[in-house]
Amino acid sequence: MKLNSLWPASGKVRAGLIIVIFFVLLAVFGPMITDYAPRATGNPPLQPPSADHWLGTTQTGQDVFSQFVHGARVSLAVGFIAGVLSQIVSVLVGLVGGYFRGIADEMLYILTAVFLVIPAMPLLIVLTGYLPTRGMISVAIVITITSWAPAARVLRAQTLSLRNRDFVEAARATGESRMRIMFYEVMPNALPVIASGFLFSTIAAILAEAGLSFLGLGSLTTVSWGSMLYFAQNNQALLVGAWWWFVPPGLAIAIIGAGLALINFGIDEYANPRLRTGKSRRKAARPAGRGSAAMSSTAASAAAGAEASSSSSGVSEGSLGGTESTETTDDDASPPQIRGSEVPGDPVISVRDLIVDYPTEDGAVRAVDHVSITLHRGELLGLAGESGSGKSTLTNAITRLLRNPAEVSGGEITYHRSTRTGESTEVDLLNLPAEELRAFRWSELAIVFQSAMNALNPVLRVSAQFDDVLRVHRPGMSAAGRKELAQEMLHKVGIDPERVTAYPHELSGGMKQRVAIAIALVLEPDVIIMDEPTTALDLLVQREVLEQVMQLREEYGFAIIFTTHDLSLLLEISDTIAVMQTGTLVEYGPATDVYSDPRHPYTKTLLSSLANLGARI
Ligand SMILES: Nc1ncnc2c1ncn2[C@@H]1O[C@H](COP(=O)(O)OP(=O)(O)OP(=O)(O)O)[C@@H](O)[C@H]1O
Repeated sequence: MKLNSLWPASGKVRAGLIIVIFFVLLAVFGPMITDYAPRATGNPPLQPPSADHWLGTTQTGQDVFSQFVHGARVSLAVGFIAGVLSQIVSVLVGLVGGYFRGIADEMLYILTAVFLVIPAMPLLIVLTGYLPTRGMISVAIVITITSWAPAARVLRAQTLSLRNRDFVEAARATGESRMRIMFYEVMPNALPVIASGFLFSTIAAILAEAGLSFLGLGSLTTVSWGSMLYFAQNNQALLVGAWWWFVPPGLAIAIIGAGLALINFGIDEYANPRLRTGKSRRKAARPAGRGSAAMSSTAASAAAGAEASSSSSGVSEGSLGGTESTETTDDDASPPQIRGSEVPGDPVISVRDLIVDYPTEDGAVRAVDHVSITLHRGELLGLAGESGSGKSTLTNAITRLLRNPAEVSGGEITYHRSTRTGESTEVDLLNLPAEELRAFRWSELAIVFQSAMNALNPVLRVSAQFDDVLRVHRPGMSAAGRKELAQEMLHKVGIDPERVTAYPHELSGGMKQRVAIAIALVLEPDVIIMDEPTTALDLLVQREVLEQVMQLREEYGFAIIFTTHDLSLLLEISDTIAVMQTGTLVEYGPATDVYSDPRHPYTKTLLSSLANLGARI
């Protein structure tokens, strides 16, 4: 059963595997079944295939079958070693350059470009000429030097696109080290590229070894398919009609190349869990737990998510966008309407006079302009404002996840840490050293990103995504303990704990968002930043998820900064509302006051446009 599920569904891949396995078995066991040593002479020369000599003999009476099977060992080994070495170099160069950027990337990119423009075969010939020995390993190393660059370039491009994906951002936020992010988060997503690079490097290496030997540059004392072709050519096997001498190695090189190319078709199927068939698909289709009613096939849920996202953002952005064009000039002149906070409880985060700029060629863009807010323990602070008003920049400053070239030009952000004795110590978040920041994020402040579809790593099971957080913050916890905690958290957010082994694509949009919330909650933080956590969900699922968040807030008592364009939603769920416009806080106060007595013209326009739309306020 297990073997069955491993066996690929695609006929092409099966054919490729059969070919490669056949040659590997031949290389391993072939030399054991032949009676002749590959270089032993003394048999009748130039004999065609017979019962004694299955593939005939050479001009000096050597057994061609024996040479063929011994040659298979050398050719396959050179191909495999060069394939592995070349991928190691490509992965290091491509991943490191693409992930770290900067000077390291520039240097590595120049190096890659140089190796890309030098023709491989002439370089191979020149380098081989300088080899002190021409053994298998030396030839494999030379082939590696000439073949790593194309795969490194592709990997760099892939890494550049992956490094900005939400799940990598989420991994950074959870405090994972750079090495772990590179090799555990980014690299598995680049596996199809790496595996395919390995297969093609192996083919290229087998061909290169044959080419070098054929030109007399390989090790002529070692029997390989290439050296067989070299001696056949030198002894004019074609002219004397000794086809059995050159056809087997020539054909074998072509067939093994085709076999490896065929396997390449199946790489995506194995590297990308979405494309896997069989057991995991059936599991995905099994109804389970709360929220399963909303579960549909991957494609359908992705389409629904996209639709929901476009329609919801369409309405709210449209309404906000409309107000922006008519009211901006007047609003700019209106003073901010900041009311005293009536939220009970101690402050947990205070932002004072925060200024964040993005330096650009045309001068700095002030994305957050002298903003001051206070979040209290257990409070839900709704942050609203049109697109580009600075909401994400403000929350990213609080989480210290500002992206280049953002600069904090002024102000302070304080986290009020409650000690065991019930007292509070102040932590200057903007100056928190990297190590302390890693410990602070997730255990004291967690984040639920805008779209869980992107915030969850698509190639890791749900359990592994919990592990990412727990390994960093609870290093002493056993694997069984981590799994148990993950299951408990899934249960808390209304998901069947059995789904801990599911991949993200096997969950509906709502379930993925619940998983993201469960991961945010796993260390019981004081604060959770939710950046439009329900935008991509349809209204029904959005409501279910929000109700769950509210219940959990009751249970755990964490405070939330909830960012959205949807002011009507904020009015319903928030204790306090902050409205931003072009980087400034234009209205701030208890949600009921903001609703019943909006003072800033911009908020008034927003509320009246909501009323015109018949929103539920
Ligand atoms: N990398 C950048 N370089 C220059 N300006 C930037 C950069 N990132 C953001 N900005 C500017 O900063 C301002 C605030 O952007 P921000 O993303 O914080 O807004 P937002 O309210 O979160 O928008 P949205 O709701 O669409 O996510 C905008 O004017 C934006 O153009």
